Amino acid sequence: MSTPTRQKRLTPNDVAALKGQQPIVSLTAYTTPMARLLDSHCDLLLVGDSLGMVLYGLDSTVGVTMEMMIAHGQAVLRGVTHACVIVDMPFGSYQESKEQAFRNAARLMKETGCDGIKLEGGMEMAETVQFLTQRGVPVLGHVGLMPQQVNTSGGYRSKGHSDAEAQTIRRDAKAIADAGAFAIVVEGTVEPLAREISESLTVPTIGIGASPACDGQILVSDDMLGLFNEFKPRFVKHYAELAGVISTAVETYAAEVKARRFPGPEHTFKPRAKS
Ligand SMILES: Nc1nc(=O)c2c([nH]1)NC[C@@H]1CN(c3ccc(C(=O)N[C@@H](CCC(=O)O)C(=O)O)cc3)CN21
Ligand SMILES: CC(C)C(=O)C(=O)O
Ligand SMILES: [Mg+2]
Repeated sequence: MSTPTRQKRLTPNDVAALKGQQPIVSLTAYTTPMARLLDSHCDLLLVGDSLGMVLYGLDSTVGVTMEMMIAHGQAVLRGVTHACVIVDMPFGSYQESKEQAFRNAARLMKETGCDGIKLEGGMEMAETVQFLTQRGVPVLGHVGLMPQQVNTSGGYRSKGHSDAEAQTIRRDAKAIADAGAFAIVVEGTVEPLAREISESLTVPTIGIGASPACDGQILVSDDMLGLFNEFKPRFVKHYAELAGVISTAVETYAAEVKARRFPGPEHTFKPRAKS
C-alpha cells in the first residue's frame, strides 16, 4: 500500500541547494492564471512589490501596502504546486524595527501560505534578517539597486561603479548572508562586483541587471513578455511582444463589433425546439 504523493513546493532550502548545481530560474507573479503558466518552469516565484507599478499604475513601489501584497500573494498561491513562493515586504512594513518586521512577515506567511519573504537592505537590515530567520521566517535578501529607496538614492541607477559603492554592496551582501538569508537578489550591479559576490558567498545570488555571473536570474514577467512597456531597463529582454498581440486582438474585435460581424451565429443562443 502506498500513500498518495502530495504535490510539494520547493522550499527555500531546496532553492539554496541549487547553487553550484544549476542556475536558479525565477520570475515575478501577481495573479493565479499567470502563476499557473509560470509554475512548472520556475524554481522560485516572487510576488514582487513591482506590482504597484505594473498592475496599479503607481510611479514607484513606495505606495504598495500589506493588503495589496496579501491579496496578490493569496492569488498566486492558488496557482502554484511546484515553485517556491516568496512575497516582497512592502515599503514601511519592516524598516521601523525587527519586531515590526516579524509581525508583518508572519502575517504574510499566515495569510498567504507563502514559503518566505523578501526585504530590501544591507548592513542596516542584518539584525532584522537574523531576528526573522531565527524565528522561522525564511528570508530572501535584496541588495544593490533597492527600488524602495528611490526617493533617497536619486533614481533607478545601476550600482557599484565607484570603489566606495562597490565596498558598500560587498559588505551589504555579506551581512545579509551571515544573518541567515537563504539567497540574495542582487539588482542593477556591475558585472565584476556581482561575480565577486556570487563567488564569495555560500548562499546563491539571484541577479536582475547583475550579469550572468549570478547563481540565478529573475525578471518581472510582464517586462520579459512585452506586456509592461512604460520603461525598459537595459537588463530586460523581451521574449514576446504581448502588448502588441493584445492591441491587435482588441482592434480586430472593435472593427468586427462595428461591422456587426461579431457575434456570429456560433456565439448566439437560439430558442430550443418545443416538444
Ligand atoms: N516593471 C518593472 N520592472 C522592474 O524591473 C522593476 C519595477 N517594475 N518596479 C520596481 C523596480 C524599478 N526598477 C527599475 C526601473 C527602472 C530602471 C531603469 O530605467 N534603469 C536605467 C538606468 C540604469 C543606469 O544607471 O545605467 C537602465 O537603462 O537600465 C531600472 C530598474 C526595477 N524594478
Ligand atoms: C524585480 C524583483 C527583484 C522585485 O523586487 C520585484 O519585482 O518587486
Ligand atoms: Mg521588489
